[in-house]
Amino acid sequence: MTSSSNDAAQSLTSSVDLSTSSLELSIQTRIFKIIVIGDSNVGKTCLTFRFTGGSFPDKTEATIGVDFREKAVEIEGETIKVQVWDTAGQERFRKSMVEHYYRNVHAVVFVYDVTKMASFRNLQTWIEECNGHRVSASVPRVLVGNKCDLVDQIQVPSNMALKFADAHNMLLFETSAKDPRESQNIDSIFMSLACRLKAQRSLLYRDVEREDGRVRLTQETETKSSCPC
Ligand SMILES: Nc1nc2c(ncn2[C@@H]2O[C@H](COP(=O)(O)OP(=O)(O)OP(=O)(O)O)[C@@H](O)[C@H]2O)c(=O)[nH]1
Ligand SMILES: [Mg+2]
Repeated sequence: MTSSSNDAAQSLTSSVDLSTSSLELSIQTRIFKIIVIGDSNVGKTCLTFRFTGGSFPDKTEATIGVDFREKAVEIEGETIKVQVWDTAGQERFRKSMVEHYYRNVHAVVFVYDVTKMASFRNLQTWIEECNGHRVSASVPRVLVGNKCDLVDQIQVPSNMALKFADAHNMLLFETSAKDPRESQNIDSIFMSLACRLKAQRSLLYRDVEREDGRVRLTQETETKSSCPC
């Protein structure tokens, strides 16, 4: 082989090495899709903003379709990408997207506003929608009562929410996206889900499936040692 073909071969090898390692990296970073569901105005956008951006937005507008927010977290030495789907509460802004919300979802966060009893009563409808989209019972779900900073306006008593959460096998978090002292509590909503998912799911993606003509990867599930979170 001549020197120039040697060089060419070498550069080909290094480019192959490079793409292999970036491929390995992207395969190894697991992504957990968590959807946030509930009535309009309960604070879904503010909660997801607090978790991924650390702050309370000055101003929000009704979400149209979905907004994606991501945060890389480290659990037991593994970096995991938590992909939060901030969904629209208003029917007219969500109807064309509903199928996408629930497809391959790993965990669900149901949100109500502690100062609006109607948003708590409507949880039953949100749960029915979720079940109607074939979300497996093994997909972890949590319940979040938001706006606890509005102490004088609370309409949903904690014991009522707790009873509902127990009946649906969910953990209950009562919090405020607005109160900066609640920031850690909001982190723990998403971290508790990520820890449960890490414990449930294997690293390997396998079983290429075809759906609507598109190729999709599914995750293999396995029972692994439990996460300390
Ligand atoms: N006091 C108080 N206000 C909040 C809190 N969280 C959100 N808000 C306010 O509630 C309103 C609605 O918040 P959003 O986060 O936009 O509500 P959403 O659930 O995303 O609404 P949609 O996108 O329409 O589904 C905004 O005016 C926020 O400032 C909170 O913890 N406390
Ligand atoms: Mg929103």
